[in-house]
Order: sequence, then C-alpha cells, then structure tokens
Amino acid sequence: MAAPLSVADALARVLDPAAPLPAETVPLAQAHGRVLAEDLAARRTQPPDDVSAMDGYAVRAADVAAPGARLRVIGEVPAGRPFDGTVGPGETARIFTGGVMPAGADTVVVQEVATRDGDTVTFSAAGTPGRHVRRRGRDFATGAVLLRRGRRLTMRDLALAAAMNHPAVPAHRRPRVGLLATGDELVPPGTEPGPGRIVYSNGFAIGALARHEGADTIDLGIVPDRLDETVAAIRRARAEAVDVLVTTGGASVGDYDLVQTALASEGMRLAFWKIAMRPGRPLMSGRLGEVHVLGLPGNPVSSFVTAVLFLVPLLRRLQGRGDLSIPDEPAIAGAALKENDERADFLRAMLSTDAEGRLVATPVTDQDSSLLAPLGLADGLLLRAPHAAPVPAGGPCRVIRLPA
Ligand SMILES: Nc1nc2c(c(=O)[nH]1)N[C@H]1C(S)=C(S)[C@@H](COP(=O)(O)OP(=O)(O)OC[C@H]3O[C@@H](n4cnc5c(N)ncnc54)[C@H](O)[C@@H]3O)O[C@H]1N2
Ligand code: MOO
Repeated sequence: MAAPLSVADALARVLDPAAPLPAETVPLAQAHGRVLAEDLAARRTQPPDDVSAMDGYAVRAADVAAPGARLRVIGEVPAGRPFDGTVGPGETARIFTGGVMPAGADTVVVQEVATRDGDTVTFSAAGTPGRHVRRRGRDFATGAVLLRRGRRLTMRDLALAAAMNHPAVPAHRRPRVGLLATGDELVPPGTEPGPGRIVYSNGFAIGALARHEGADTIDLGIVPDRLDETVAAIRRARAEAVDVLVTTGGASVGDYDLVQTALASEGMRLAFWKIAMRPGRPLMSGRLGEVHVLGLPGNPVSSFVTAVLFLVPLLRRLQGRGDLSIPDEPAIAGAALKENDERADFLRAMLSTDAEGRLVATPVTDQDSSLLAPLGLADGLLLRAPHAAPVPAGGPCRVIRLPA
C-alpha cells in the first residue's frame, strides 16, 4: 500500500488549484479585515505643509535664543486657515496645533511660557530652533506605497488609507463557504436529542473560524445519512455559488459514510482522501466544478483541527494573502512527549508562560478526537512530526496558537 499522504503534500493539493478571487471596490468603513488586491500609494503628502505641533507662537528661532524675548504679534493661525503674511524679525504669529507655519517662522514656542499683553508677547524661556514644528511629508509623501497587496487590513490601516486619501480600496472578494453537516444522529443545540442522538456542534466552531478568516458562511444544514439528501444538499451548495464546500462527518469507511459517494456522483474530482495525521485521518479534498471541497471528519476535534490546518490556508489563498498558515513557534513541553508513530500529531495543549518568560505547552490529558471539553481548555496545538523522538518535560517543541 502506498504511504499515506503527508500533511504538507495534502495542503499543497488543496492550495494548488486555488487562485485569489476577483477584486472589488470596498468602502473604507467596510474594509476592516479585507485583503488588498493592489498596492496602495499615497495620493497626497502628509502633513501637506510644515505645521505646528503645539498651541503657542510661531517665531524666528534667532529672536528667542535667550529667555525674556519680547515680540510683536502680527496674526493668528488656526488649523486649516493658513496666514498669508510673513513673520519678520521681532515678530510672531499666534498659532494652534495643526496650524500651517507662516512664512518666515521656523520654530514654535509653547503658550505655557508666554505672557501676552495686547499685541506683544514675552517668553520666559528660550526657544530651540525647529522645536514643535512637524515638517511637511514627515508622515508620508505622495506616491509612497504604504500598504501592499496581499495585506489583510487592520483597523490602523484603515486610518492610514483614509489619510492617503483613498475613500475605498480594491480588495479580493470574500470567499463564500457552505457548511454541510451529515449524520442521522445530529440534532441542533436546544432540542432534546432522542435515543442515541447527539447535539450538532462542530459547525459552530468551523463557521466562526471561517468568518474570522474573512469568509461569508452559508449554513446548508444537517442532512441524514442518505445519498439522495446528501446529493440535494450538494446541489443547494452549488446553487448558492459557494467557493468552498465544507462537509463534516461521513468521511470515513462506515456503511453510512456517504459524502464522498454523493460528491463523486455530482462530478467531484477527488484530490485525496486520508492523510497521515492525527486527528483527522479521513480528511478528503477535491474539486466540484469551481467549488473547492473539503470533507472534514465528523469528530469535533478532528474537524476543527483540520479546518485550522487546511481551511484557513485555503481561505487565505482565495483572498490573495501571502501568509497562508498560522505560524508555529518554539515552546517548552509542559509534560513528557512519547515517541510518535507515522502520523503527524496535533496535540491539544494549554499554553502558559514559565518564570523565565518562556512559552510552555502542556497537552490536555485526554486526546480523544471526540472530546470538546478538553478542546475548550486548549489554546494551542503542539506539533509532533511523524516518528518524532521522545521529548522530556521541559524539552523543546513547537506550537501553533489556536484562534480565539
Ligand atoms: N474502521 C474505521 N473506522 C473509523 C476510521 C477508520 O479509519 N476505520 N477512522 C476513524 C476516525 S480517525 C475518524 S476521525 C472518524 C471520522 O469519521 P466520519 O468523518 O465518517 O465521521 P462520522 O462517523 O460521521 O462521525 C464521527 C463522530 O463524530 C460525531 N459527529 C459527526 N458530525 C458531528 C457534528 N456536526 N457535530 C458533533 N459531532 C459530530 C459523530 O456522531 C460520531 O460520533 O471515523 C473513525 N472511524
Ligand atoms: O483522525 Mo480521527 O480524527 O483520529 O479521530
């Protein structure tokens, strides 16, 4: 039998056919979290002139070289209303924060050291040349590319884009993710499950993860383990024009695991089924026309972990991001780790900081892939490569932080 597919090879097969979705123009107020489809250059210089950083007096530095200088006030410069006169020797203009420095003046003296008497002002302290003046272009100059394509816009980026004079930005369309749960046993939360039935849970975490990653989600509901109903739900997904169809459950080898059969009957080209990881071995992926299909295992932990490792990079690629995977980082094992077998293991772990400030990852005690209570305690995944050697408590390991 061929060796099972590695996580890296499987991820490459998910990502290879995925290209960024087309760009659209998004008003800034809606652009938080959207990914830029083009570089953004400043359309103006900021500040557009030399301006005062303080409320005070615009002076010529030479006039205030020593304490006690007394100058004649020839005008006033509030922000947004430049003064068209020139400050000559022995003269000053009253100026406010953001006011444009008048011609002739090169320094601002703060009003706290000024005593005003009609048209004259006396300064109890000397001024330093250039003090309290923000130079033209100190923030940025016209043409400067400050935000690059592929960047997911932060709230701070929105303020920057606005200051650059962009009312809207070109961003890749948000992926539409259809979520389909399968299983006769599933009932929605809040209902009384009958005998042998359980409450549908995993879609809530996966949907939130997809939206956190910038996607719109479409709930395709829960279908029983029947081929006709599964096929009907797949058709609904296509009618909804989803970019990604995420199924949960029915991915394994049981008599009622019909998802792959249903997808194949609708024309899915299978990329892979089953990979060398734990949890999540029965992961399946393929393409149904333009739709990227991820068939996640039903166990709630398996579905969430595979969504973090495969759905997140797919959604990032579809939005044009360059940083596809949640990065892993070094940590200290909070407990001894035994030698690993041939499957990459993603242990649910609690993260903490030790006395030396190092990140510590302690695996939860019960790693069974059905358990949501330990998953709730875990805020990281401790990565174990295939055949990794044992690590004593306190030894090095690598972790990825789970999104909140
Ligand atoms: N003979 C074998 N049996 C199994 C294998 C195998 O290789 N050979 N793989 C096991 C592994 S590993 C996993 S993971 C599961 C995955 O199976 P399925 O994807 O077919 O999932 P189901 O059987 O439908 O469900 C598994 C488990 O999860 C519960 N479930 C399903 N959907 C949800 C949901 N939306 N919310 C909450 N819980 C859900 C379901 O009730 C089952 O208990 O297969 C193993 N078996
Ligand atoms: O791969 Mo399954 O997810 O180990 O339980």
